[in-house]
Amino acid sequence: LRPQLGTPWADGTASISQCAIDPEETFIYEFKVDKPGTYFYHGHYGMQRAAGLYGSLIVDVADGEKEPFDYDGELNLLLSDWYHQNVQAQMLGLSSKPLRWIGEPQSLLINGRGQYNCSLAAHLIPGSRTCKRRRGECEPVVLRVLPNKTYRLRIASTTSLSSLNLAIEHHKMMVVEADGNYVEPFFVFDMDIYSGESYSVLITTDQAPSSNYWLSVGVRGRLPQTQPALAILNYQPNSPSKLPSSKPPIAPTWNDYAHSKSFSYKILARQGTPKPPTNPVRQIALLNTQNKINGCTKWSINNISLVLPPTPYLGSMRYRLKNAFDDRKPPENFAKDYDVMKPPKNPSSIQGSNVYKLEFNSTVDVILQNANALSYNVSEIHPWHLHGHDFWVLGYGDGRFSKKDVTKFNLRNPPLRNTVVIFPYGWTAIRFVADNPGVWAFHCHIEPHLHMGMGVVLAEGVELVNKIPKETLACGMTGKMLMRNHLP
Ligand SMILES: O=C1O[C@H]([C@@H](O)CO)C(O)=C1O
Repeated sequence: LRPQLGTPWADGTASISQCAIDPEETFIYEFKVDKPGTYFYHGHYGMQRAAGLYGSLIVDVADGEKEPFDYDGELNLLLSDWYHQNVQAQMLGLSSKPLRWIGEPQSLLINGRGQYNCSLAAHLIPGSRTCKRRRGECEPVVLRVLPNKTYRLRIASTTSLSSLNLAIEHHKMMVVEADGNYVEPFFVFDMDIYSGESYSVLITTDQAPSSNYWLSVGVRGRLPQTQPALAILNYQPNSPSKLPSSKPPIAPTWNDYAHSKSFSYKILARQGTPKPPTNPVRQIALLNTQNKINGCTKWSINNISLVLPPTPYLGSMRYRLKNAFDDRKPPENFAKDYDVMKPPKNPSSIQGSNVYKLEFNSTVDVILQNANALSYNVSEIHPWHLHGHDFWVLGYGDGRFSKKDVTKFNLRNPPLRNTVVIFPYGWTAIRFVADNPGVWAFHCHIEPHLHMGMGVVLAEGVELVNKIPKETLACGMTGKMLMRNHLP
């Protein structure tokens, strides 16, 4: 339950757990991979993930151990989205007054590959009306399988913006893993995947062996303007270029949230998963709102929009440096009369460092409360990702969270995860134990939203952290501290 236990400086979050790695520098991440599962890694500075800095990280079970399910082979799908505009220009637009929103991505990608109708963009390519692309570049990813076998599909999403839905023509999927935790198996014909999440599903290749089949990934939660990404489930020995006889499966309507909720609600812990402690000592409610600061559009948590300091928290807190960040205690709650169904009455907000100090080893509940954005009748999906911990998902609800909703929490088999979604106008309740010494980001995994301030920082047991590698401290005030200590 404690990723990066004992190595909080190897978590990779610039300004939180370490200094950003400068151009041409090398930084070696050393940490213990103590839990088998489907994961991925990515840059956590600016919007480098959207620029393509990511990859899969699959942890196998230790020698002599067994997964609680059987399969004959495995396939790995890392899903992402792709913009033609470079991320510096995207970030500039997002920080501009007025906001220049990035819009929808031009493609969805499966293992870095996607489809794009280049002729649509011909007018954008100087001096050319033709579409220049290398042969094969836009071909669907081929997933080679044998008939009548069971395959484990590992699926993760590192999208910048898009929420996704995945389906395979004629093949039902048995969901068995979520974010590196085994779940009680259940069958679906399509599944939602939010940025930051990972799953394993088992499929059986029991369809007519003379055909190939489409796997399709489409957009959810935002009006789709991006064509689905396609892969081909290629039954051997058919040629991979033998096109499936029917059309690719179509994602459910983008705003069919009942469909998305029914999928999320089905995810429950597999028997034998650790259960949550019953008595939280603290409940923090985090209201997610879209706001304005000096004419710029931001996202705020309890009316504070996250900005990160030049000196990473892990170092400045461990060495008790003064004035390294604004350490005012952020609010634990939001106004009783705040109407989550309407745009904010007073949209103006402030910036801050949003550091929640947690008592070491204490059990904490967080209620993530969604609300209306700046425009009427708009509330978006936000997948929240917690570093340094798995948490139990205790429940979801529509509208504003009320005290009596606590009685409906699932304490029997809540799933353990590290990413969970808040649905439009809804709330999601999670519980975790603050038992991992370090400073941890907790944020919306939609990269432009994090860039616009949608996150908080959790600090626990920082005094217990020892031997922070100097390479993680060589910037800001900890950089100065290192120089003072080493100059004659
Ligand atoms: O953060 C966002 O900004 C835009 C829109 O709200 C303002 O243009 C959008 O769709 C977001 O998700």
